[in-house]
Amino acid sequence: MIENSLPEHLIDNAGNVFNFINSTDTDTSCILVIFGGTGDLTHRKLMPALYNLQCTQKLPGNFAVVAIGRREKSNEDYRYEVYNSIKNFARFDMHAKVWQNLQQKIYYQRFNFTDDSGYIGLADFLQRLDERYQTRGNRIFYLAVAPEYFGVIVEKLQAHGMVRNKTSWQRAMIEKPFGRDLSSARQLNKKITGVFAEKNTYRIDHYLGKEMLQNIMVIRFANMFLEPIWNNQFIDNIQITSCEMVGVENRGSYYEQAGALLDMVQNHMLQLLTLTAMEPPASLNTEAIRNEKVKVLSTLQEFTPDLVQKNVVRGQYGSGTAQGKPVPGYRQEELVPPGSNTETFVAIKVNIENFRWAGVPFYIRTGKRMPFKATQIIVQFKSLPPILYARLNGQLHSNLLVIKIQPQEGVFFQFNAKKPGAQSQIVPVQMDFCQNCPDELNSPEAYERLLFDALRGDSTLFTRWDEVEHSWRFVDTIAATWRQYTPDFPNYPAGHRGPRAAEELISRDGREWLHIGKQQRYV
Ligand SMILES: NC(=O)C1=CN([C@@H]2O[C@H](COP(=O)(O)OP(=O)(O)OC[C@H]3O[C@@H](n4cnc5c(N)ncnc54)[C@H](OP(=O)(O)O)[C@@H]3O)[C@@H](O)[C@H]2O)C=CC1
Ligand SMILES: O=C1O[C@H](COP(=O)(O)O)[C@@H](O)[C@H](O)[C@H]1O
Repeated sequence: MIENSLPEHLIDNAGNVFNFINSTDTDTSCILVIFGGTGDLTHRKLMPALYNLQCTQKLPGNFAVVAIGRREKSNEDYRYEVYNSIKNFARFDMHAKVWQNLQQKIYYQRFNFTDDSGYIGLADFLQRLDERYQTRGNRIFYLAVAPEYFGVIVEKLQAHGMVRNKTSWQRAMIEKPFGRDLSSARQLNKKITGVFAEKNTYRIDHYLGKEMLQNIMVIRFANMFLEPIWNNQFIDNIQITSCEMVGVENRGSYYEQAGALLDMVQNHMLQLLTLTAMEPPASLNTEAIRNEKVKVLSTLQEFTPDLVQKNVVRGQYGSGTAQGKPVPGYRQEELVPPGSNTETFVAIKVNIENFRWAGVPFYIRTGKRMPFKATQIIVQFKSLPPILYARLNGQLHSNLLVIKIQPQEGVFFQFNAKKPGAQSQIVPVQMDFCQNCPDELNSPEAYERLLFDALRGDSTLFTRWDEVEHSWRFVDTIAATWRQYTPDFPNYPAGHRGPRAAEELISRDGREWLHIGKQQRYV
């Protein structure tokens, strides 16, 4: 937990927090209905996010939460569990008055998602809460459930008259994975958009809620020294890495259906890529931004089976170490079959076929049980002509611009300078901006921002259907090729940087994977 106390003087006796954030004039009054209210996501992410929003006065005054699960429990039991989750996972310390204010608006309902009588009871209960909290029929239905329930829940919400009420708004927030391939995603989308209009469908990619992802556009389009050189004339290659030290943990049964390709590449990695590569939108309007992102996805080089073999590497961790301790291989993890061929690592070289990026490879890599946790976008610039400092060529390092997404958030820039005191020695030096270093900004969590935006009706940080469709098209070709071959797994030990083939993928182009580590030099 990141601790951060709320100054006492900002809280009144009723537990309201002084409003130091600009409020919007949209009608945000509503009931948030969470399907999957007893699940891991709700406890670890959603409830702490609501508490953080309450602390920063971003929750509407007229507001209530109804959490739905299968387990029997009273409102009091449920509130107690939520209290513990907030204590463990919220970025603000637990403050009694703020909690008191929030907890009295949280309710628990028990029913099976497939059971019509549950929805009849829910519709009635929500109406009663509308009267108590003046929430005017507005709803956010958050589907924090396994994907097989997405369709049935939205259909039953419609059948029981809880959607498309003309005098109020209803929105659906839908967790990933959105389908398991293009065809199943299309079927799911048809079901959902048959009930919720596209503008009321909030498909979640939680990476879009991360502070530094929102910063990518600002860094690119608000800086004169960057935008003119953000293209193939000046950039040699771009590396997008998202590595984790953790293994699959207790999510083996889900992960077996996904693997790193569906779990990370289809969504988070491609979102990082589109924000890095997109053209400046005509305005900051939601659709203008989404249009530019879709253009990038539609210009991704189309993979053939041959190209997949050449430009895509998959890996699976075997036993090894994590933070100095021995850990099992993926095939020995809970709920993973011993002969599993599911990938826990993917590296891809991809080209974007447009005027800005022709000839600039984008190297993408993501994996579990890597030696470090880091999400970074590294832009490696081209070298200057070897004229003035030709003699010192070996000493000249590439200019690097690194957008550090997590765990450290910031921007790092590496350039060459004369070594102080030396006659003719050139050394790489760094400028490093960190926005979440200790005692500085306590950045909002991704889910906090996403819930806040859904309340305000702003869908910019959610994925539009055509983005999802293009992403599936891209990964489907890879998955189809992989199905034709049996991989030689495991091919990297836990705690290493992935399989040897990933090194070869980049080294055959005369490049190497870069990572900006704690010592602030690329390693
Ligand atoms: N956990 C995470 O960190 C992340 C999760 N996600 C996505 O979020 C979604 C939820 O994940 P997670 O919270 O981990 O899942 P869990 O398995 O922890 O929770 C599932 C929830 O659904 C409820 N549920 C399941 N079946 C039924 C049913 N038939 N009727 C009523 N309730 C039911 C469970 O209730 P009960 O327990 O009472 O039976 C529980 O509240 C998934 O789509 C996942 O992919 C996405 C990103 C991260
Ligand atoms: O969506 C997912 O993301 C997490 C990584 O998220 P982060 O915010 O910690 O970078 C990943 O562990 C998980 O497998 C995946 O489902």
